[in-house]
Formats: sequence, structure tokens, C-alpha cells
Amino acid sequence: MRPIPSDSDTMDLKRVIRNIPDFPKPGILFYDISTLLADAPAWKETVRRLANRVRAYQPDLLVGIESRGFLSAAPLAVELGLGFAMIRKRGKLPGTTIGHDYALEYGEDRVEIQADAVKHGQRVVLLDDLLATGGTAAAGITLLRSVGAEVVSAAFIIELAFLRGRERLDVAVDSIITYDE
Ligand SMILES: O=P(O)(O)OC[C@H]1O[C@H](OP(=O)(O)OP(=O)(O)O)[C@H](O)[C@@H]1O
Ligand SMILES: Nc1ncnc2[nH]cnc12
Repeated sequence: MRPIPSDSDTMDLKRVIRNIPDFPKPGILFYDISTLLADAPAWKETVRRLANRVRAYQPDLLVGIESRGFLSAAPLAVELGLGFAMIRKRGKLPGTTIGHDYALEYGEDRVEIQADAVKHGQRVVLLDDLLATGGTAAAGITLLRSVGAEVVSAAFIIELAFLRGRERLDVAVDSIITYDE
């Protein structure tokens, strides 16, 4: 017999994501998680669902990508009893850092991590709020490997599946809200 779902299992999280057309430029439909963060039961349920996915990989450490990746990585680390490290955009982290340059649609960008943030061979789950083309997450994975991490998965709140970002990632990918078009 199938278990009877609880209210939280059936909660429709899409209901609390706000879609804003033409941001940050014309033609882009922006999936705004501000309204999800502001809804206490929905945000709690988001963290619970992410925790259930991420726990399965038995990570040693969580890593969030600036800036919206920090929003899920920090509460998830508390929930799973793990530490949390930051990948930031260029020039934001003090001390010795390791960087990785990557191509954007126009131009290039750089992500950085502190050189001692990951111990060699640690099992790491990468967190970000949203998977679109996968360029940001792919850069994060490359950076983490360059400092000795074993990247066991990447987890997102939202996946824009029609952009096929997961095909660029050579790790397990989890997301809890999917848009197919
Ligand atoms: O899969 P991709 O095509 O790489 O896009 C996804 C990335 O874009 C957004 O970050 P953004 O650069 O807007 O920065 P922010 O988190 O600081 O808002 C989002 O938070 C992801 O990091
Ligand atoms: N459409 C989108 N909405 C929100 N964040 C994004 N990051 C990349 N594409 C995005």
C-alpha cells in the first residue's frame, strides 16, 4: 500500500515562485525566489526536500555559489550537521584563493574559493538556487575539483529543464522544482 502523503509532501512550491518578465533584460523570464523565501512554511519545506535529496550522497561538506546559492547551502548545512564553504565571484574572498575563469554568453567571468576551504578527497555537494544553462555550476565543479574535492552531486531549488543545463554537468543533479518550458 502506498503511504498517504502528508500536507508538506503535496505542497505546491511553484505557487510561491514569482515570474517576472524581461528581467534582467528583455526576453528573459526571471524566476524570483524572494516570494518563496518570504513564505515560512514553503521555505521550510524547500529546505526539507533539498535535505532529503542531498543527505543520500553522504557529503562531508556543502558548497554554495554566490549569491543565491548561499541561501540554500547555509540552512541545509545546519539541517545536515555539515560545514559550508563559499564559491564567490572574483576578488571577494580574503587570503589565498584559487580561481577558475569561464565563458559567459558574452565575455567571461571568474569564480574563486579559498585554497584551504576543501580538504583533499572530501565529498562535496554543490548548491545553487537555479540551474539554467549550467555554465555557473560547471565552473563551480571544475573549481572544486582543482582544489581536490570529490564532487558527488549538484542540487538546485529550480531547474529550467528546457535549457538542458544538466547535460553540461558530469555529476548527479537534483532539483525540486522543474520548469519544462
Ligand atoms: O545555469 P546558468 O545559466 O549559469 O545560470 C544560473 C546562475 O544564474 C544565477 O546567478 P546570477 O549570476 O544571476 O547571480 P546571483 O546568484 O548573485 O543573483 C543563478 O543564481 C545561478 O547561479
Ligand atoms: N531565468 C532565470 N531566473 C532566475 N535566475 C536565473 N539565472 C539564470 N537564469 C535565470
